[in-house]
Amino acid sequence: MKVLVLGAGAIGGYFGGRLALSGVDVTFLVRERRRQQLQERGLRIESVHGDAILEKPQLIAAGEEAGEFDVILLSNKAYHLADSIDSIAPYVGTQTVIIPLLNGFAHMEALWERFGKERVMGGLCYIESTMNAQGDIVQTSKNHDAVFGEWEGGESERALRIQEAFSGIVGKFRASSHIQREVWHKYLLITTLSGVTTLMNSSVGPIYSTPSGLELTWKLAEEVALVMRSLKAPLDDGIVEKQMEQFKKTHAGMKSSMLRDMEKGLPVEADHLQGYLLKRAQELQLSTPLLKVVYTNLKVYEQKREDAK
Ligand SMILES: NC(=O)C1=CN([C@@H]2O[C@H](COP(=O)(O)OP(=O)(O)OC[C@H]3O[C@@H](n4cnc5c(N)ncnc54)[C@H](OP(=O)(O)O)[C@@H]3O)[C@@H](O)[C@H]2O)C=CC1
Ligand SMILES: CC(C)(CO)C(=O)C(=O)O
Repeated sequence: MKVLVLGAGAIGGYFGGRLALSGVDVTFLVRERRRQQLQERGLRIESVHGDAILEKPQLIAAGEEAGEFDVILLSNKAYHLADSIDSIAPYVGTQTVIIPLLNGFAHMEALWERFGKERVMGGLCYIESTMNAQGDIVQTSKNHDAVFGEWEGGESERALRIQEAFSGIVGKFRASSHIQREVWHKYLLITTLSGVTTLMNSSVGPIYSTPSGLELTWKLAEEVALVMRSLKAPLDDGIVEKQMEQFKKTHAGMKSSMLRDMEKGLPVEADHLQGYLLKRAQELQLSTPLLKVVYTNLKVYEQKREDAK
């Protein structure tokens, strides 16, 4: 199975690297600076599940000849989506399956519009991963699970084939019969988690250790769930309670990738995650004051980045 991974960053580098090391035929579609880095150092993974080096990753840049791929994993940030879509287009054939691993939902609409619903599966991942200054992937907690499946639900022969081909990985690729639900659950979790960690500039421990921190997190999750339910997202009953129980058990030092990006002064996915939902809430005339505070905090951060340029 021929696999293209767009981006070799925190999640693309991790999952793509693990897949290549398990024997899958993986090519990374990267930009010039990243290509040079990977050619010089190889793809290095530092992980709680064991370090690994892929000495010579197969690399291409956009536009280079490589034929069509069976599977394309998208691992860019949302603010690079338009360019990423253009970059993968030449490698998409009639049988290609595109699996986006981004947080959020809005990218699905853009992918459907460009490639058609049939070629795009739903996808997501649970992993805490970042890139260090040398471009190595640093993965720091227990989860390293990717999930994918047919958007309209149910099992499919092609999803099971991919699961089988990816089964040798350190980590997990799981085919889901309810990917819509799983994507929205993850979107709920990340909107809340990235929201409170960036607002309070803190890993989760100090947040859940103060009563008002926990209460505020809970209220934010309820606002987000209200918007999602109003959009007819298929959320489980009791999902907020369940996620809050998990939140309280998360290791204290856990940070969202958005907070890690903020700490490095990098762009954030504010419009894609919180902004998308706030806009829908306003259209639906729903009151979501905490979501608005979280989003405003992110926009202020973005403005300060602009001003500093
Ligand atoms: N990090 C984490 O722990 C988790 C992240 N996520 C989600 O996964 C997605 C990716 O995040 P993450 O891996 O952290 O992001 P990173 O910024 O670490 O990696 C994204 C990579 O995509 C590359 N890229 C962007 N556009 C292109 C393009 N047109 N062609 C080639 N490469 C491109 C970037 O390349 P370049 O270096 O050239 O800019 C970068 O290396 C986000 O939606 C995030 O919310 C989900 C779960 C956990
Ligand atoms: C919360 C977490 C780490 C779960 O995978 C995540 O998706 C992120 O920080 O982007």
